[in-house]
Amino acid sequence: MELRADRLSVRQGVRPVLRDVDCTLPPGSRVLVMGRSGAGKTTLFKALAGLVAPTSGRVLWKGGDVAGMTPADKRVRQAAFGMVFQTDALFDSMTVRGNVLLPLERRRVPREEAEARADEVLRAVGLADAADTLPERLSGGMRKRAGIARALAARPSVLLADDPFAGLDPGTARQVARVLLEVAGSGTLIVAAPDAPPELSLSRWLYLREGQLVYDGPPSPEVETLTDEALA
Ligand SMILES: Nc1ncnc2c1ncn2[C@@H]1O[C@H](COP(=O)(O)OP(=O)(O)OP(=O)(O)O)[C@@H](O)[C@H]1O
Repeated sequence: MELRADRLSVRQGVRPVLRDVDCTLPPGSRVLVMGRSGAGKTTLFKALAGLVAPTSGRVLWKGGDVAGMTPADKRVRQAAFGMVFQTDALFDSMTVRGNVLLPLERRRVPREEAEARADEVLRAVGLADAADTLPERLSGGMRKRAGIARALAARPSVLLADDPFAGLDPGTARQVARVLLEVAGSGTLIVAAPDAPPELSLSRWLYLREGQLVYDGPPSPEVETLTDEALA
């Protein structure tokens, strides 16, 4: 199930945020999207997930243009994407399990199956014991893992994690990295971060500079050490 950006451009008002981004991500891709704050990483994620419409260009999923999909196909597509947001976006009034169940309820997964799945993902991220806790009582790392569990409960084929290590100490970041790799399984994993996280090695690097994709290739220390000017 290939995901492709084809001359993808997104504007916010008059400001170009993504400019002619081309990339093809085969199933099972392990991708790190790097770039400075404001380079367009989150917008790229949202566009790939179908949450932001391209101003021009296309996002193709299994060869089909997302823009031309019927509402029913759009729902199927949406279900194939899981997003771990920069801020964990958990509802503080619900328990951790309640938060994880929410997307499953929205997808009308039968209650018994939904509960079994929620317990399974909470075990996978090491939060089985915190299932009945309110998110406000969790540490930052636990909240992050709860956000991953929620994204995973719907069994996405593409998992997008936006800056999942921000604010975590190295030990917790390593734990979150291990969980991301383990639970992404054979699906595609795309992680955004300002720099290459030492905790997580991903086989393909994309580097965004002011909305343009200026590097797409294997991990290379040069990408990190080059200044933005040198990458131009
Ligand atoms: N809804 C919006 N309305 C207006 N401007 C926006 C909107 N979303 C993003 N932008 C602008 O687009 C640019 C890219 O933002 P984006 O969040 O994609 O960058 P980023 O690389 O993820 O940055 P960060 O690492 O700080 O999250 C920024 O200048 C931002 O201000």
